[in-house]
Amino acid sequence: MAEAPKTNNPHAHNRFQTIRIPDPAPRPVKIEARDVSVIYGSKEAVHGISIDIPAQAVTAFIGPSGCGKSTFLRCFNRMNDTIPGCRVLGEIMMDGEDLNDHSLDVVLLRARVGMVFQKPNPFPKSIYENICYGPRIHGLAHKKADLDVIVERSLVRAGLWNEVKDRLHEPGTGLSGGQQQRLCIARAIAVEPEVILMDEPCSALDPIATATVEGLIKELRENYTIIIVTHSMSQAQRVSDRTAYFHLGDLIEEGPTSSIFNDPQEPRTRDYISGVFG
Ligand SMILES: Nc1ncnc2c1ncn2[C@@H]1O[C@H](COP(=O)(O)OP(=O)(O)OP(=O)(O)O)[C@@H](O)[C@H]1O
Repeated sequence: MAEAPKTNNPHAHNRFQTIRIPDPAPRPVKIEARDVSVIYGSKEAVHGISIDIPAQAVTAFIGPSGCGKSTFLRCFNRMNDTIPGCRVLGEIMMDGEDLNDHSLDVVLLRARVGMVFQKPNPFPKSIYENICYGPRIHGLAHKKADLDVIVERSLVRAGLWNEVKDRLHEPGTGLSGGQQQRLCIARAIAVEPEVILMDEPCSALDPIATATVEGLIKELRENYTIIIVTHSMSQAQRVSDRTAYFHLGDLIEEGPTSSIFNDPQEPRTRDYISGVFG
């Protein structure tokens, strides 16, 4: 049964009703996505998805390769704008503000909604400069003393301070992969974002570095709204509060992570988490 479109997205032709399992205690909502479709040229990759993203919690997007997880994730900070021929329809509201509004400053939006990518991508600059670049261009601080405070605070929050405090002026690219990824997280939080998007942030890391980053994600949820795309179902279970299961561009089922993994309602969710396909 199709859900009635709530926006003017003519592509919101949901082929069935997403199964939604509420949290036992309701959480405040940070982002509301309604009837969001993403089209590359003439190919629709995401079909009229609606979901509420809870504040100060971790939401995991899971599903087989090519089901649209990353494409949908990029809608939350308008990164799809950078892809020629890509169109986003529907509505995404963050704290009541329309993120697709043409008058919105996307540079500011990307500071409010930071992103950590699959492959750590520090700037070819010092550890110190990696962190203070954002605060400087966004006018959060200019004086060295203020920047020093931001650099230390961000590296402490990212769990990296003790490892790098004596080498702040060495290149960020000289760190290990796991340290580089924590540097990228520190860089994202240096501009005081509200939301952090993580697109398979541990896929290039070894198990020890992965455990460190996962511990960090759990701590960061106290202050930030986090959305993580992951291929690791054990990672989704370890770090997330809610999980959304995608299949061929549709959102099949979303709910508390324990419900999705222990008592999935939809056969496709059940098959995926039990490893029938992926
Ligand atoms: N820049 C692009 N141009 C055209 N098509 C794209 C582009 N990026 C993604 N797609 C297509 O959109 C669909 C969804 O891709 P997306 O990368 O969002 O899936 P995903 O679930 O994140 O996959 P994976 O888990 O493999 O990263 C796929 O069919 C993909 O080929």
